[in-house]
Amino acid sequence: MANIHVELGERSYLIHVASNNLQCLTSLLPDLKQSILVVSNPTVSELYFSQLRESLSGHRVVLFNMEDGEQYKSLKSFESVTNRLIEEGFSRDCAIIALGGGVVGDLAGFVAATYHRGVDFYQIPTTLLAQVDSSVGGKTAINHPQGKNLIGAFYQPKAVVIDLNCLMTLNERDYRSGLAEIVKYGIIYDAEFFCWLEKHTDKLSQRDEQTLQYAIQKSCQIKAEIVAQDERESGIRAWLNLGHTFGHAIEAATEYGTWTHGEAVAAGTIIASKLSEKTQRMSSSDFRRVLNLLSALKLPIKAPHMPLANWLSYMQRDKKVKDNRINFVLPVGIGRAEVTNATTDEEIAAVLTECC
Ligand SMILES: NC(=O)c1ccc[n+]([C@@H]2O[C@H](COP(=O)([O-])OP(=O)(O)OC[C@H]3O[C@@H](n4cnc5c(N)ncnc54)[C@H](O)[C@@H]3O)[C@@H](O)[C@H]2O)c1
Ligand SMILES: O=C(O)C(=O)C[C@@H](O)[C@H](O)[C@H](O)COP(=O)(O)O
Ligand SMILES: [Zn+2]
Repeated sequence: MANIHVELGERSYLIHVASNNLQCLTSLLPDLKQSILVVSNPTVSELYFSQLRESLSGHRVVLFNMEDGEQYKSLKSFESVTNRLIEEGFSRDCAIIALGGGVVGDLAGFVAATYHRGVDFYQIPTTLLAQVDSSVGGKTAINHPQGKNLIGAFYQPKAVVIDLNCLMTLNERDYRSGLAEIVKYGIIYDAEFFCWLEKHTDKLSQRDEQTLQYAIQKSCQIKAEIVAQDERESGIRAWLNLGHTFGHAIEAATEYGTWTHGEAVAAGTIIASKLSEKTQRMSSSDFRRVLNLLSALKLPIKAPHMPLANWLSYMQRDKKVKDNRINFVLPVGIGRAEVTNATTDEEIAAVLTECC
């Protein structure tokens, strides 16, 4: 059992990481309100809702199942969850729990941020990606057909409860998608962790419990450290967006759900690393290490073909755009990154030709 502290003054909270945490919710969440809306989807609630309800037997627990899929991280789902809260008579004195992957977490968090101008919010992430990334740091959002996460709020959870057992029911593709965001932490922040990942690809693929426990704790620690320095992304937090400017363009262009978020981030990370290699920020041998690690984890290393104009038009809607210029997060070697707009359309076109 490990606790990671996210230091944000009065918005500070703990990330609890262990197997069987779903059975210990009342002791892990002593301040949990009496009335709770659990937002989940049919796939996840079928597997885990009864454990959760048992664990919270003294509370009024209402389940809202949204539809399963990235395309449902939408304004329509936002409206349906809000309608349910109103129909059930939930007041400000309630809590919302997200039980699911990043889609459920982002959507439920945005509802929590806005319902009665903000109610208590808890994350119980059930995918690897949500356990290492989306449940931590308070970015909540819904998608728009024109771009990913275009509508949202920074809204921190009161706590994050990670139960490693949930990962055993995840399908192969969604499991591997989470590995892409884990690799991201090594590239942007921790060269030693990157080496550790290189040495543990087999154990990670086998979902070895101890290996997973370490990878999840380390990822959460890195994210907590970055978020504590820059909660609202005015500086270093943008590094967590490595691969996302390209990745989000892939997800939006393929109408959400064809590529998983993690797959799009993996392909986007290769493009960003190629751009770093081309602009002498990363050596060719470090580029090969990034490529080899993502390939060893069976993540896509080629992005889909699309005309340059389409790439640019999606990327123009990235939240890091300033003064009409796209800002890219580029790795500087392995272990550090920087944000730059000093790239030309010719350089972008050249790397896209190589990486698609
Ligand atoms: N807020 C953030 O900081 C942040 C960070 C990274 C990603 N995200 C967002 O997260 C989303 C991607 O999250 P995701 O990869 O978890 O996808 P997801 O939420 O769509 O989950 C993937 C699939 O796994 C299923 N599932 C979930 N838990 C399961 C379990 N334990 N066993 C079996 N099946 C299970 C889901 O029903 C779904 O079909 C994207 O929308 C992305 O933008 C947000
Ligand atoms: O927490 C962050 O900050 C991140 O950027 C984490 C990303 O993995 C995540 O996909 C995030 O939702 C992207 O944010 P956005 O601001 O580009 O929508
Ligand atoms: Zn991401």
